[in-house]
Amino acid sequence: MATATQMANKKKIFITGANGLLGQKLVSQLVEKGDFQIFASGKGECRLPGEGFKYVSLEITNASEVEKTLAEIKPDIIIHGAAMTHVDQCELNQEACYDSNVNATAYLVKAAEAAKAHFIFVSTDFIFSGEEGPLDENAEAAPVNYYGETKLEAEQSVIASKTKWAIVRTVLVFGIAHDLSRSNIVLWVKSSLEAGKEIQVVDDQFRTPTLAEDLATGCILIAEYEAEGIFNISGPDFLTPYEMANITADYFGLNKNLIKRADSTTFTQPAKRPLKTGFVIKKAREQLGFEPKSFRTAIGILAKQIILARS
Ligand SMILES: NC(=O)C1=CN([C@@H]2O[C@H](COP(=O)(O)OP(=O)(O)OC[C@H]3O[C@@H](n4cnc5c(N)ncnc54)[C@H](OP(=O)(O)O)[C@@H]3O)[C@@H](O)[C@H]2O)C=CC1
Ligand SMILES: Cc1cn([C@H]2C[C@H](O)[C@@H](COP(=O)(O)OP(=O)(O)O[C@H]3O[C@@H](C)C(=O)[C@@H](O)[C@H]3O)O2)c(=O)[nH]c1=O
Repeated sequence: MATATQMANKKKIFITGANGLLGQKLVSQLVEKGDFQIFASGKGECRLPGEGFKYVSLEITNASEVEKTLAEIKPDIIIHGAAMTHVDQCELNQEACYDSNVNATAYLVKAAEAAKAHFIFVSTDFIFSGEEGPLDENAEAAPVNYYGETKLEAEQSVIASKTKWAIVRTVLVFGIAHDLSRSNIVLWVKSSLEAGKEIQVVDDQFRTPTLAEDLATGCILIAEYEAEGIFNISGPDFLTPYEMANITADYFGLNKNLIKRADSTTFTQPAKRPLKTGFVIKKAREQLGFEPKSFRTAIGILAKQIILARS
């Protein structure tokens, strides 16, 4: 255990969205590493297991609360992952989405400038049109849903900031964590098939699905390297949800006959999804040594965590 003096000499890292899927993985990896004083912030009560961090309840849409909290802590690094991430809810409740995804990011950027903090913003493939993929960091953004519009506008406020910044773009994050506000594709496929439920899964959308642990590792590499600019941090495999569902069913020995092939004309959601995204991760591999797990290996990691969580 670090002494008070040792702890006081460590850089302070402030995580938003700490109760969420990425947030929980970030905090657990940072605690494991022991290199930072960790401030984990979330909406309301702490839902994070374990210790080794200070939890800060913070409603990031409250400008004065953000300013006051960050002025007190004066972090050296902020990893901003908090967002309204339910894409269909964002389409249907655009005011709340704008507040959480755009206004809150602007408040945090301002606080980062005051603290002279390295601001690391987590963004998405949904800023792109889906006309083509996989995409590198220079691709032109053209969102096709409101969530994507808000994340692009948030990126622009980060890029215009006067503090050191990095943008981490990722894709279709999956994993298991405590008390999550939403599910993700692997858990949804697994639980549907285990319940004997037939599912319609699209085969004309393309993604590079990302294990939440790998996304957290990528964000931490950027913090450690004090890297600046835009980085694609995603899984290495370019797959359709239909392929992901079949790989998941194969791994867990579930009934693949329940997986019915669909496409975006037959399977529609309130918010349009970009058809072809997915990321080229060459820059992160070369500059950060980022090396994500294959989708199959990632599912194996998830399976072990599920067994551990049950024991
Ligand atoms: N999941 C994915 O497939 C992808 C995610 N991303 C991006 O990665 C980041 C992390 O995503 P992920 O971990 O999956 O998302 P989660 O929804 O699991 O976590 C987001 C967290 O942000 C918190 N939050 C939302 N609004 C506020 C607010 N107003 N004040 C305080 N906290 C708030 C949520 O709180 P609560 O839990 O209480 O609701 C939640 O814990 C997001 O920025 C997302 O846009 C990018 C590409 C893909
Ligand atoms: C629920 C469902 C999804 N799908 C497909 C559509 C989509 O391509 C994929 C995932 O669908 P979901 O609606 O669960 O996830 P979705 O909202 O598309 O996930 C997005 O989340 C936000 C936060 C992001 O930033 C994006 O990168 C992306 O990961 O699975 C089906 O084919 N059938 C279904 O019944």
